[in-house]
Amino acid sequence: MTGRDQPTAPIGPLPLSIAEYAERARSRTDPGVWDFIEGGAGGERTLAANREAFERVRLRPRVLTGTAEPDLSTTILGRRWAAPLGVAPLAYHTLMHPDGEVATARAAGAAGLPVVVSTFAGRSFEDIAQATDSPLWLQVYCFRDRGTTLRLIQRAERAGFEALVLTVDTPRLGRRLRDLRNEFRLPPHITPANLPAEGADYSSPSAHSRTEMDPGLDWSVIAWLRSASRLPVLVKGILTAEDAERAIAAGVDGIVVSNHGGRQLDGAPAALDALAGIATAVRGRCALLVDGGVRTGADVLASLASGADAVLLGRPVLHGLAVGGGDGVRHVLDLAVGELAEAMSLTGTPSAARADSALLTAPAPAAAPPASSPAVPTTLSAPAVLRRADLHASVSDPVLDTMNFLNEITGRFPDAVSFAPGRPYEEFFETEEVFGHIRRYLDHLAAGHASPEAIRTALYQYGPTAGLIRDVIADSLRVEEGMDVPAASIVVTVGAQEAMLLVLRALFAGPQDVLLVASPCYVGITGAARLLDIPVRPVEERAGGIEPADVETAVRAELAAGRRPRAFYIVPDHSNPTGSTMSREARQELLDVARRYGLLLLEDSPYRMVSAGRQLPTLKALDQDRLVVHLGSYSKSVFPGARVGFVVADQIVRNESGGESLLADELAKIKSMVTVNTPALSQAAVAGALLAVGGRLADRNAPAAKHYGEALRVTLDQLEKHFPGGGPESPERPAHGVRWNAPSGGFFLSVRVPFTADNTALLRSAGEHGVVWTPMSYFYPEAGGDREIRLSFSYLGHDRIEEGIGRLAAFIREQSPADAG
Ligand SMILES: Cc1cc2nc3c(=O)[nH]c(=O)nc-3n(C[C@H](O)[C@H](O)[C@H](O)COP(=O)(O)O)c2cc1C
Repeated sequence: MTGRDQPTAPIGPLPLSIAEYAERARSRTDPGVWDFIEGGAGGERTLAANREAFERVRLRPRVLTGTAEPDLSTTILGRRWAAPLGVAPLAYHTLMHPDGEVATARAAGAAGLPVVVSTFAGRSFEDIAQATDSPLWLQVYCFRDRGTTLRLIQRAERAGFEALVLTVDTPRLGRRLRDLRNEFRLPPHITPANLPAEGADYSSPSAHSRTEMDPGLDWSVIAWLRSASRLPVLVKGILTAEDAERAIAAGVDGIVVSNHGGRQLDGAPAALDALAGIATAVRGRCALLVDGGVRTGADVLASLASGADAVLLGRPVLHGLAVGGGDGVRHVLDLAVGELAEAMSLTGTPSAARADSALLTAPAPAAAPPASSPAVPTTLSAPAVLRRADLHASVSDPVLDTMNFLNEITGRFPDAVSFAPGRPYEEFFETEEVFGHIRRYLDHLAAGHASPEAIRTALYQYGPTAGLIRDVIADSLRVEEGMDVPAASIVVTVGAQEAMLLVLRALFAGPQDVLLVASPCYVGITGAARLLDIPVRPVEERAGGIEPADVETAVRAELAAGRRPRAFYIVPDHSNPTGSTMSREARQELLDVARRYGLLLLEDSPYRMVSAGRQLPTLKALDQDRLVVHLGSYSKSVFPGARVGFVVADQIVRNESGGESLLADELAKIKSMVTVNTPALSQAAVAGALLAVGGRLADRNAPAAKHYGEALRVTLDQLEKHFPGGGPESPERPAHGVRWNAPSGGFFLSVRVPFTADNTALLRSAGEHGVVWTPMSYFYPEAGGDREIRLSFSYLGHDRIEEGIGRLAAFIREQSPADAG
């Protein structure tokens, strides 16, 4: 023990503020230890800035607000905290009291508040966990030896810790002059209780950090953490909006805005000053916490008003420990919480969630960014140059580039045979036919007693947002799909892509909502989720397609991590990209899983009406409980130039006062701000095509379905000719190492090749062999599919397929290692 007095000696009259705790703690602590705790890096400018930023804040008192009992409680990562306040990770609480982190956790637990436990905790995770029921998170420093880090994480997980907080601002420890001057060494009995005792000298924190910590971490460490643990991951030490965007793009569950209490980069901004810009960038997409300089309840409120969901308290916790052990910590926390309640009441803030920037007076001049700040330009010089880093992160996401890249390659090599586009075969389109379709729809309106003026309006004016032709679509779904849904539950959209965007926007309310997708997966849905900052979790498809049990496992994992699996996206028939089809039993089981967990199913099935043979019922037709939102497209079954799709959303939406609407009504509201309405001419053309066949598209498309079936057969025959024994029915792995599946319909199949099929390989294939395909890795939301390609055969005539598979075979053989078998 390095405190001067008995740490739990009577503490006299209770300090009235956290500042008084600091004063008392100082008199009880060894000066070297005190400097270690209190000091910052360099000239301690950032350390001072943390406090100065709070000193500048002025809160706006509001009167007669009726706020008697403000609600301080806060939910973070699915767990309720009694107040938006937790304990920051601090090394070696045992420096201040032998009970160390155990005393801290007991005090925080009694106050209903969480603790972030440092990698360098002085007490074991198991003992700490025994002391509290409140959430414990592990602060992770990543060691050069990942095995050490992994074992630390696994130990914390076993002890019941609920999240990982990766500290990202310490590739090396800051130059702390006080420690250098004091030649600070930890007393011999102060050691990290959860790290290996042998082989490491922990006595000098800076020397230890230099030799043991990984100084070269990059963003890939997030994926590594995800692979190491199922716990949610936060990053601590973010100070710029750019890094916050990167963190979100890397899939973190939370961000701690922090300059490490001024202990790292001297000259970095105050945490509070950095917070507002980061909160604007984050826009609620993940949990946002802040630490650094928080010393009063008003500081907590100012942090919430600047966009934080919660704050972490650092040094004051150690002061409480030094003064009164666990009791001291409890009192420090009570002071902060009590002052917060008081500040909320005096500003008329009814709940922590309602704290916003209206609580703050305009920032004092010192807080304003300098005029030359590049991050917030006030004017743009001509020509305007925008930094990509300032744009929404989705524009830098490779998913949004996949289509462009394929189009570019197809354009660059016009003579290549392209197995890339999922387009319908053009020989079935008749230019004149489209006029007949429109005429037929107008006659249909007239037959329904629409006046010539009403028909003119329907065609020429803005139309109803939910669509003109909902009744025609509803009739078609009833006669053809056995899907008995009211026209009011349908919204006609600009392709199924718009339907995806509307549905995702409506259903996903906050960062806790997660979209599950079959993986590999159509990029339209993952791209739309990316635009809307919706986290996506893959459910791996097996050889026979999606297993409902795997969906259930994924749902449970998300629930356990405090997230809400909101919906599962699937193409059950002849899927894009693999061509797989779910069995009838699997459909039923998937509906059972959805019912058990309140999971919505987003069913997308554009290929069934252009596939030969009897189709299985859609999930929507089997759905008795309105669990399925059905996304429809006429791009394959009528023609893609119309860009007409639709969504069936018959789910009931109930508001607080008990009033009800359909999900379709809510989608129409969103659509009114996206495309206003789907073009009437396009709707008329599609409706005319439906009316021509009494709504039975399968009849209309029988010749096309036959053509696609034959194209599939030719593709499979050609593959077999060039790579005998590679089909799904051959049990042996053939020597050439090429395998493929044999879908029952649709536009696609998947081929496994014995080399990495990436963009470089694709360029070589297009340039040197004149054949284009799609790397399957495009369709994996996370890693996967590196040695697979997607072949689309729908757009090509049989002779082009033969030619193309011949070229593909030559390319594959050239690429394959000699020992491919
Ligand atoms: C003595 C001490 C030890 C710390 N140890 C750690 C640590 O192990 N891991 C970490 O991420 N941050 C550590 N920090 C930084 C804190 O988590 C936090 O960012 C900072 O203390 C907040 O500022 P405040 O002390 O002004 O409240 C430490 C800070 C201090 C003062």
